[in-house]
Amino acid sequence: MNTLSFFKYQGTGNDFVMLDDREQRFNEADYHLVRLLCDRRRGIGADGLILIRLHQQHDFEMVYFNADGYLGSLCGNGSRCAVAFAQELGLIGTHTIFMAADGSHEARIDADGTVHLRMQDVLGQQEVEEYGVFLDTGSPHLVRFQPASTLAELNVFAEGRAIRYNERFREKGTNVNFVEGPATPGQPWQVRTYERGVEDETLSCGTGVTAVALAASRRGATSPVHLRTPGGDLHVAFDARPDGSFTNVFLSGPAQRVFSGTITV
Ligand SMILES: N[C@@H](CCC[C@H](N)C(=O)O)C(=O)O
Repeated sequence: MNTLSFFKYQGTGNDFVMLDDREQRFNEADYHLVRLLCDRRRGIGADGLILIRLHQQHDFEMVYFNADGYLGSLCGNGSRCAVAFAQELGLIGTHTIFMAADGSHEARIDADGTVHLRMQDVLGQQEVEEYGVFLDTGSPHLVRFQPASTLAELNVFAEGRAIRYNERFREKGTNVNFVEGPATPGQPWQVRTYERGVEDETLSCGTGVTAVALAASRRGATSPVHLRTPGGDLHVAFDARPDGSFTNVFLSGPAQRVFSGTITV
């Protein structure tokens, strides 16, 4: 039996177990352990697990696992939480450049705790498909625009799962975002997300709302886009280029420590 110290963070309800792994003791291949730590009944409970490690060129590296136990692609909300955790560990001040699954990211923390995360540029045209708009914001995302007043009642688990496991996406999987546009100008875009790797609806997805904001810009949304998830509000700023790509993409929102403790595993 081992005792593991952990921290628990959340960003708009997307929650993460955080481990200070600067001594690089955690075995990345131990998916049973990651699953156990993320288990809401037998473990700590989270949508994912993040290791904070030292990096030779950057302030730190974040290694992200989905709750299924496997290494994931970029996690936007998790990155914002990792930045807040790195500040708590004394690794950074209010500005950082760190390494994540899709390369290096810059981030800034405001006095009120809002974390602004620079995403990678999204190059090329969005792919409009039978199922919706598909784009990669560090993780793969399908964006499906819903008719007015249908999002609240939608069975996101069933509909998202059916798309994630259909013939088009089964092999690599995709996250699926269901979106309702503002009823009146100035109101937020509403988003609910089925997450690959969690294999359920989560309260919020950072790379997901980023994908939604970029797709919504083709439907009249202007930067910064205000998005409302079941777990809270996020903002996405960007420059849309004439060739269909997006640069200077920033995801902004809160990231909070919930509790810390030890667990025997
Ligand atoms: N919740 C995350 C998304 C994490 C990645 C995703 N589950 C995947 O591996 O596809 C976010 O906030 O971006």
